[in-house]
Amino acid sequence: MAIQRRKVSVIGAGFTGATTALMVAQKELADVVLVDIPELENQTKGKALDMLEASPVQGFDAQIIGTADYKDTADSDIVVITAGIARKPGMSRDDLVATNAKIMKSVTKEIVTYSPNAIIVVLTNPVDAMTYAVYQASGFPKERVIGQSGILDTARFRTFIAQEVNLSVKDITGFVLGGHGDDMVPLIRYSYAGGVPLETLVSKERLDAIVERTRKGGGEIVNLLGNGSAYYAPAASLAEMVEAILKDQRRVLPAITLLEGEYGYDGIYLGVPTVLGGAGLEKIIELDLTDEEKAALDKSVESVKKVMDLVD
Ligand SMILES: NC(=O)c1ccc[n+]([C@@H]2O[C@H](COP(=O)([O-])OP(=O)(O)OC[C@H]3O[C@@H](n4cnc5c(N)ncnc54)[C@H](O)[C@@H]3O)[C@@H](O)[C@H]2O)c1
Ligand SMILES: O=C(O)C[C@H](O)C(=O)O
Repeated sequence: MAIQRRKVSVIGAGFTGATTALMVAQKELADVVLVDIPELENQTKGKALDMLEASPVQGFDAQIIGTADYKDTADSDIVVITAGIARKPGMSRDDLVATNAKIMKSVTKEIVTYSPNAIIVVLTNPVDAMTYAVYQASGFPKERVIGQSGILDTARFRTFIAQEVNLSVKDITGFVLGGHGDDMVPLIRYSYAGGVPLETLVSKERLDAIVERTRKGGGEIVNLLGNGSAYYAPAASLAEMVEAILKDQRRVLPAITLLEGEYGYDGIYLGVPTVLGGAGLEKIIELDLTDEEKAALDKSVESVKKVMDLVD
């Protein structure tokens, strides 16, 4: 009898989608279905088969298939959406809104048809507004439609801090609030190295520079790559969310979620600290903010709202 495993479908088999599929399988979190458009069906099948053929070498048990047929995604536990266009040098994430909003609508229709009980995790940019678009198109409760940005933004911050203080990345913790744009809000007051407040270890001048680099972290990679955007760290971030949900870990992780009064905002999808577990979004964590932090968050919210209005 075939082993019954959990099922994760990844929509979009490009850089982020393919890398996420491989990471989810390598961690043996679930069987993976990788989906792309019919014109790319053979390439998608080829990528999936190539990944599967790595499994005996690396010793992981997971099925991976590539397809353009949503029937193959039926009854997924989680569907990750990476479908859509990525920005190129000189573009902002918001420039992608018109094209990607249409794609969100069409892929969400298929997801709802074949996996009505799935938890959807959105990566496609501009991700706050795209998560909102998927929420609207799906009719799912907000607990089952979340987006990824904060794990990635925090990972960038933790990487730069670890380099600065020459300590293990494992011991650096941080919080990044707000939209996934250049005015995101890294919260230094809530950031530590092994429990020691960062403000006592790093000068204000260097912290400011690291915050600025974190805010522009996506653009730094876009400019280096020249023809696409980051995918290893984004895929690792998605895999961490998938793991927290499938294993019902109740991890404290940042996620893009619908705020209904939290932090003083209503009806907006925004990155905040959450508890992720078997139900998807289990809880939103509200942090006390200083006036300065709240003003920075207000600015980020204004930017997100403008893009959400375009989706409406
Ligand atoms: N939120 C984040 O932190 C974050 C991080 C990295 C990338 N992104 C975003 O993720 C998206 C994907 O990035 P990428 O690097 O994988 O791009 P990519 O171009 O490598 O892959 C996108 C894939 O989506 C496919 N696609 C397009 N329309 C589709 C549809 N209707 N159905 C199924 N598949 C479809 C394309 O054929 C392509 O293979 C971009 O919008 C990018 O900006 C977000
Ligand atoms: O920067 C991008 O366009 C991709 C992604 O949002 C990132 O932060 O790497």
